[in-house]
Amino acid sequence: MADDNSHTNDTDGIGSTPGFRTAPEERSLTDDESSQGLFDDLLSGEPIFENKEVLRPSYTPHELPHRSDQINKMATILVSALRGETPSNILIYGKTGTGKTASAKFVSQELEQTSSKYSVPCEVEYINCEVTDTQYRVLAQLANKFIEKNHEWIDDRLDELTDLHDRVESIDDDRREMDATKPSTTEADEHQSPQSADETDDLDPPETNGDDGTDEAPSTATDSVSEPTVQFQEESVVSSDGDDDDGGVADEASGVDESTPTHPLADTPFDSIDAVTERIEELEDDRDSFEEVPMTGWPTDRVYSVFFDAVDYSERVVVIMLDEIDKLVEKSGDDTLYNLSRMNSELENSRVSIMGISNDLKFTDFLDPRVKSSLGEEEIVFPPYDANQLRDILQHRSDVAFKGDALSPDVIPLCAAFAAQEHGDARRALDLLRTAGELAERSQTDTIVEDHVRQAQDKIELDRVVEVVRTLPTQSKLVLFSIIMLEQNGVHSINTGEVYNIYKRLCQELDTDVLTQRRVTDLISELDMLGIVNAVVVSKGRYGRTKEISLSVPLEETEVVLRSDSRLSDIDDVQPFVQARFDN
Ligand SMILES: Nc1ncnc2c1ncn2[C@@H]1O[C@H](COP(=O)(O)OP(=O)(O)OP(=O)(O)O)[C@@H](O)[C@H]1O
Repeated sequence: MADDNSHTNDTDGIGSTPGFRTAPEERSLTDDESSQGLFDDLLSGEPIFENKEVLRPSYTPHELPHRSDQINKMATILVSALRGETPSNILIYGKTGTGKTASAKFVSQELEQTSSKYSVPCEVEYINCEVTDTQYRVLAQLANKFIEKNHEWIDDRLDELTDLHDRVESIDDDRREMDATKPSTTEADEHQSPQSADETDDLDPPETNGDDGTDEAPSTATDSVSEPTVQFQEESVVSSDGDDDDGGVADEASGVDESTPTHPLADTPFDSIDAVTERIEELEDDRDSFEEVPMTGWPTDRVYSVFFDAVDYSERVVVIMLDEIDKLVEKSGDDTLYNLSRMNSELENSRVSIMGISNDLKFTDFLDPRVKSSLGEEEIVFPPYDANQLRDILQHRSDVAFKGDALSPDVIPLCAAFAAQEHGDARRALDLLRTAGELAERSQTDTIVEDHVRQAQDKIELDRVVEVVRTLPTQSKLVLFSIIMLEQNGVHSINTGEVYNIYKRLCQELDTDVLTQRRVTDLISELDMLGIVNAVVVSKGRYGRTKEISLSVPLEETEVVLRSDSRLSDIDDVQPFVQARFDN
């Protein structure tokens, strides 16, 4: 790297390779010649998008049409957090893409902004339980979040207190210097103010912070050195601190010299520099006591207790937002929810409220009745969008996403209609619109037309199939492969027995366990539910009933995806015996 620079900067060329001595003009000429124009054609097309990001799932819209009822209901419940009360727990239900997460995040942002506006400590913690799906991980993530917040809070206080300490110290130094140079003045002053000394004797020491300020609770947002909970009168500081050695403010603030600026400790909960030092040490100890939780390895009750202490370190209302909460319950039961929901009875300073989001309406059936009733104190349902609502949503986004006349008039209605058929999924509608735009961009046209939407629909469907097939368990892949082989060999209306025969041979070929026919029948039903095969039960009269199976996805593409699994890539060898079987 350094060498390259030395070459290019080497004006006299000594010691440089000739190739590096190209003059700038020459260099650009060379670059132009070497470029194949790979990107030029693409760049030259008039871009369709103004801002593609607003169509991506990661974008949180500022406006959520057709969700004002749900948003208002959430806000009505959560407003108690701003009054320092515990909001009821909320369960949010609705099918995928109905705006649950977007609405909940929108409300949380508003809540946090209002809380900082009014200096009410209120925080929302978001956890995606699809990713964080065990009690340990949920608690560890929460614990570390609050430890981080506590550290930040402590660091801010330490900065303020250290600064205060330094200022007091420098004033004390000045005062000592003055004492040293003018001893008689001080003496005279002391005699001059007997009255103030009497007065100060009568004044109580600061009530709320004791004599050292150590119980200055770290608890409220207003609780800082700059905004103390206890307002000190200068005189009271004077009176409570007659001792010369402690560096207090008595002499300083005694009002002898009217031109003396306000002492730094005035208007703070501290009556002496020692009290400040003590508080600094205390905060440093607190800081050290918060040990970050590792992502594995501790007993869960230890993680819980660290989380508990970290949350309870200061007075605040915490809303824990558990998105995809059903995944957490499915993976690791309801222990997490049980522990979180009973926390409030033990917390001293803080309050915790849970907001669960799920697209599985039935997951509460698996909950302990106590957890179920506590969690479902308030329930908010997000119904699917209809085509008109989806149209509004798309219209809002497309105004920002696309260039002026990039959309032909039938595009948004068509995207909305397709997505409305898919259980009113706004995510699907936005995906369709974005993909249609990308396809139009790729074909270098200026306008997105209906055909782009239809192509986008096919592409998204294929992408979905690819993703579903790719992530199937191996046994299901083998069952699917058997069906594909039968179809490839011209067998239609395939029955379970035929699938099972091929499946067994594939298992032998690949040296894997062979499941029972009953289990294979279940796997076929699962593939049916995923929309990969179509299995209909038909009556064969006195021969009973049988399943007729056919493939619902494109054969070749699906086979390619299956073969991309290294275990299934050599299945070619099986082909002859499939043929042989049909000859029977
Ligand atoms: N009313 C709306 N206005 C604008 N955009 C919306 C609206 N509802 C949903 N969306 C958008 O649709 C997409 C999906 O929404 P969201 O993630 O909130 O759905 P969800 O109900 O939480 O789905 P899932 O259960 O799959 O997580 C997001 O990009 C979101 O911004």
